[in-house]
Amino acid sequence: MRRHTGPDAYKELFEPTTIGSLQVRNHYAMAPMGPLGLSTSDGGWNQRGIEYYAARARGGIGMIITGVCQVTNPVEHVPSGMMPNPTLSPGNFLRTSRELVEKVHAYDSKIVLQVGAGFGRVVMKSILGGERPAAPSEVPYCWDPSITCREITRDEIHQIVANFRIAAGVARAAGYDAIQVHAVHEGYLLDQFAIEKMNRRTDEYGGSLENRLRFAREIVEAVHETVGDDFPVQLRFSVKSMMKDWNHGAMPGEEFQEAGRDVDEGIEAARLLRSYGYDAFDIDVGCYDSWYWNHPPMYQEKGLYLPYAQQLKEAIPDLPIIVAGRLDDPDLALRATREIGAEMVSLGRPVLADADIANKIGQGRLESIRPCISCQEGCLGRIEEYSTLGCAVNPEACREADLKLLAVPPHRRRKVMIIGGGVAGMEAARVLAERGHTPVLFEKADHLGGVVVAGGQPSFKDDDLDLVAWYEHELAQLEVEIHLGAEVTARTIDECGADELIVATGSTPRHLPIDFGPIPVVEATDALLDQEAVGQKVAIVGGGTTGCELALSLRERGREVTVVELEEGLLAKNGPLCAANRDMLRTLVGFRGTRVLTGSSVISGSAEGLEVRTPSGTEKVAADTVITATGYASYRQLWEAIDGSPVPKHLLGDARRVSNIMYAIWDAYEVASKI
Ligand SMILES: Cc1cc2nc3c(=O)[nH]c(=O)nc-3n(C[C@H](O)[C@H](O)[C@H](O)COP(=O)(O)O)c2cc1C
Ligand code: SF4
Repeated sequence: MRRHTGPDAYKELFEPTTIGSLQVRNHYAMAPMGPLGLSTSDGGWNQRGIEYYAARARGGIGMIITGVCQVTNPVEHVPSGMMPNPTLSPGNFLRTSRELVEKVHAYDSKIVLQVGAGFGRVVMKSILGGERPAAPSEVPYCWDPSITCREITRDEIHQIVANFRIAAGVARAAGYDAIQVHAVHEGYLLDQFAIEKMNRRTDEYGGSLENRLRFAREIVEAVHETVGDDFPVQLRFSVKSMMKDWNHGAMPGEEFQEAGRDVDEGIEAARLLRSYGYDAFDIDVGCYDSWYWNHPPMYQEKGLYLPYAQQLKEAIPDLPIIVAGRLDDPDLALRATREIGAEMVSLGRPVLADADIANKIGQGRLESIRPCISCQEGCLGRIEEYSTLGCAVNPEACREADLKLLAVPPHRRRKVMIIGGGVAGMEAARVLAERGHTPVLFEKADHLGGVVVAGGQPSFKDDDLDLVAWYEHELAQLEVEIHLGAEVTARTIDECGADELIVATGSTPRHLPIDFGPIPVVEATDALLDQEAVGQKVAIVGGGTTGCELALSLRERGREVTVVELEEGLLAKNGPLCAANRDMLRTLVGFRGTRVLTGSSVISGSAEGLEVRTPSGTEKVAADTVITATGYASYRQLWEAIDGSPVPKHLLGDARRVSNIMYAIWDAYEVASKI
């Protein structure tokens, strides 16, 4: 956030609040995020998990909600130890939880254990193996509709309810301040029971809304029976599903028929669930068939759940709610609390990106917040692969316990010359300076940021520009010597007299040997930087991330846009790692009115436009500008020129391997933290 505020601007967000029966020191909660890789093999919290949450409490969050801890095995052949599980070895969960709870309480923060009944038809493909997922009914498996789920039995339901009793007992004994049931939410197992389309049962768990909510009711009743009525039980709750059909969500602003739960049913469900004993609702919208709503990429608005929070609060004013969803801007948090009356605002990915975000907001230091860029590469994308949770822009997220920055003893301090001021070069300079080395940064352009500056031009990529601004701010605070407009030669390197060299010279665009005739051709990076200069009818050659984002941005500026892509689909290669981002971008391009020709190649160009070979013949594409977005190649000229230099050297970022912001930052952190 490139904004300065005084320390009092957001004072009211830091006043004490109450959520249900729980008193909290301020209005900031940490949203639950799947704690993959944060557990011991028998389902307790490992040291990484404990330090990860403690760091967020230390960073000013008033109430931590842990990521979901299942009380079942996701699928039988997978060892459950990948995620904490209070029922697998309750004694061990209790022991490790006590340490976690004590640390969080030391900062006067509360900690809520989120407990889930399992994934049902949305269990990750990476762990499914040959099993059939168990869902309320025989409905299509979310990630492969050719697989039909098996119907979960009544005995299995009763076993899950019994497991919640164990979990609640352990949670209370460990000192958690509440539990949160991961229930009518996001299309997980309990939500599949609640949504009519996914629940075709004819027993007491299917049919009427009351029947479909029976499973969630039995859980809250069992919890209260076990641990008493005074132990708060929150509910994760999606007000609306945003689902058009199996695997098809709605685009923002789209008129559509809701196939899951609409807002009216959401309000009715909230009334019932509250009467069953849930005392606070942690809300969002979406389900896995529309998962760019519950896991919003940068193409979604900030504060996207606020209109739904408002409708729920208007219908049930005394319902205590927590609301999440791209709320890192404290002005939006104020809107949530002041105008909508939300008791708490929760931050998920923004606290992965910056553990100290709440304190920084409280102190009015917005410019020092490391922004989440909603890329989902390091967090959700990693979870999809069943890897440890992390963050693209913060390599220390979830590694607080084992990756502390080590100060360098004075006799080992090095002068390190860094060539290239993109994110890789800037991250290397930041980490080296933090550790006590002396980095000197040289950048050919007259500004820092490299390709991220061009990539950040579309309106929905503002956070990328904030990331560059954050690096500039950090490097200034650390007094890093920076030379802009500096073309580095072998002589500059000699003159610098560095002990080590880092080369992070980035990449250059690839050019395909296509003859576009008389039509002006602009490279994607240049087009992004000067979108007003491109013509009215634009043909973009290349449907990767850059081509698709450029298409969206040019449509926003009223241009007629066609994307021509050789592969059979957009984003077929090198698209976003996280499928929620990929699916949304791919769908949004067509939805916003871009013509898309896939499996197609340009034959020739003339004054009228392009002739394109498509799978069904040839097509004319009217175009007064062609933009090439055909990928990038590592730029290593300097690296090769200094091959013989005896100075120890490292090749980083796109110059080593063209990839994404995450790998540029992670690689730089890894190398710079070991020099
Ligand atoms: C990596 C990741 C894991 C998540 N896991 C959970 C979870 O375990 N339980 C849950 O209720 N929500 C989960 N969510 C949803 C978040 O709680 C939150 O609603 C969402 O990320 C939007 O908020 P944000 O923009 O502040 O991140 C997860 C989100 C992410 C990014
Ligand atoms: S990986 Fe991307 S989306 Fe996830 S927290 Fe980090 S910056 Fe945000």
